[in-house]
Amino acid sequence: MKVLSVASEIYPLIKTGGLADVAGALPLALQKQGVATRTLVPGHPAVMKALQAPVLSLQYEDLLGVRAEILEAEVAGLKLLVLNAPDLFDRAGGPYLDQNGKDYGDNWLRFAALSRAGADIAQGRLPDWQPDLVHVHDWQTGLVPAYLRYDAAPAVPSVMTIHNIAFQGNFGREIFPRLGLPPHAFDLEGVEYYGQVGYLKAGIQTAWAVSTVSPSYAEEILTPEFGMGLEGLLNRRASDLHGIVNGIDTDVWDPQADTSIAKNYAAGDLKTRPANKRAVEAQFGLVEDDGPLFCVISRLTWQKGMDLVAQLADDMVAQGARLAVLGSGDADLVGALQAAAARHPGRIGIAVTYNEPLSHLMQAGCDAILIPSRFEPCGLTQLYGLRYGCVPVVSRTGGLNDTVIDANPAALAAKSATGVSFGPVTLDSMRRAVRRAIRLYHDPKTWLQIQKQGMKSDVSWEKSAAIYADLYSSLLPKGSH
Ligand SMILES: Nc1ncnc2c1ncn2[C@@H]1O[C@H](COP(=O)(O)OP(=O)(O)O[C@H]2O[C@H](CO)[C@@H](O)[C@H](O)[C@H]2O)[C@@H](O)[C@H]1O
Repeated sequence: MKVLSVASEIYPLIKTGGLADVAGALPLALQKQGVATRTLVPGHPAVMKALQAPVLSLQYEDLLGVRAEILEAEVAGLKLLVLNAPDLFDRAGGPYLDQNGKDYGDNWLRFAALSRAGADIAQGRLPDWQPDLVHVHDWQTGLVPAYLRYDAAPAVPSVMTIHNIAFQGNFGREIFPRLGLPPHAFDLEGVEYYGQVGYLKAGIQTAWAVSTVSPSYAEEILTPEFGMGLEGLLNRRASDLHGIVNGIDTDVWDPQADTSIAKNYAAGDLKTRPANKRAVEAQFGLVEDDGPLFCVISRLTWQKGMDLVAQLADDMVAQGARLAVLGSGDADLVGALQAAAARHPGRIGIAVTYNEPLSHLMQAGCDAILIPSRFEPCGLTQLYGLRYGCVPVVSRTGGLNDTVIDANPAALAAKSATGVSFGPVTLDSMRRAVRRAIRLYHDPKTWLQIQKQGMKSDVSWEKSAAIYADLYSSLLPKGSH
């Protein structure tokens, strides 16, 4: 089976969050299921720089008004199709934001062009490759199934995956005439969303199947609390909605072979793990001690519950814990966490940056990772934590709920516990969870058991890749694959 995946970022070339990890890892896992994926990504500068001997496979004089080309190349085992359109993607800022952190004013055009190219490739515009199905990710690619719906071309099956429903890609209706869609597409049954053009809405409306990245979150988004306005449409599509939990690339995230950490170790033998703790302490200017070291590796946003971390910091220090924070995001939350670090030199350290190798070292060296998200479609950092023996302390929501087994008395007795979870997402309930984690830490036998059980969890892509492959097959004409 041949699948075209379309994504706005992909690990290891360009990453702002978990979407890139999934876009980079899923194709490799699908290979083992007999699915050959090619991934269409924008020609961001970091992507263009990584291409070696790219092959030109399609040229556009006019792709929604810009000159563009599709280049084919293989990078890190991934077969890429790169939309090289310098007017749209050769920018000094990030994939979505300029150097001042503001959305590019033409994001609607940048990702409509990506989607138009995706639809073209799905319909066989490349000289030598015709996919059976197209799989698109998040709002940036939501117009792909819409173009496929409204084009006068043979139907191509499509899957739309929601990684974060909070980002919907809604734009003023004045852009509609420039998208190259027929007038009747501006409709409740098409791309129209409360009088605007909604890219994510369009994808959910028009894709053959919709998925999100955990079973719990697939249920949650049917409710007003989590659906963020899209719950009505999602309920109408409930029979086509699938919750498939993310895996992680267990080769990239392997404490036995990771070159970004101070000392490698295996699940069966954690004796050398503390060398990584020393390295984290040094990196964050923390005092060396054997008390519990918590970490945060996250976008610093309200979604991720970072206001709660800032509020709990004093209590954590009073309980003898230390905290290392790696992340960037909302200025007020960054400020609150920096203030906490300033109040507790040597006990709390913060690095306001994006640093992939440091994130590996922290998973290898910290005792526990704090993830108090208010909503979490899947979450990857708890999966990395499980794999590295960095015990996840998580809110009971979305994928966090599906992947972490709380150390309650029954789970401890059954030796099945892999972390600590709490709900509702309030300061009080988080405080209780963190104190519980600290108590467990001071019972070394139990703590080691939790770490080892976590490290035994299957966080690989294997099971979920098989579920995606089944979903793809179910959309293809019977007997074709
Ligand atoms: N400062 C920093 N330095 C280095 N690395 C950093 C970092 N800040 C974050 N990261 C990394 O970025 C990734 C974040 O992934 P998450 O799944 O936690 O959240 P995100 O909200 O981006 O993803 C959305 O999509 C993913 C994928 O489906 C879902 O799991 C998730 O729930 C959903 O919100 C992780 O690999 C993490 O290690």
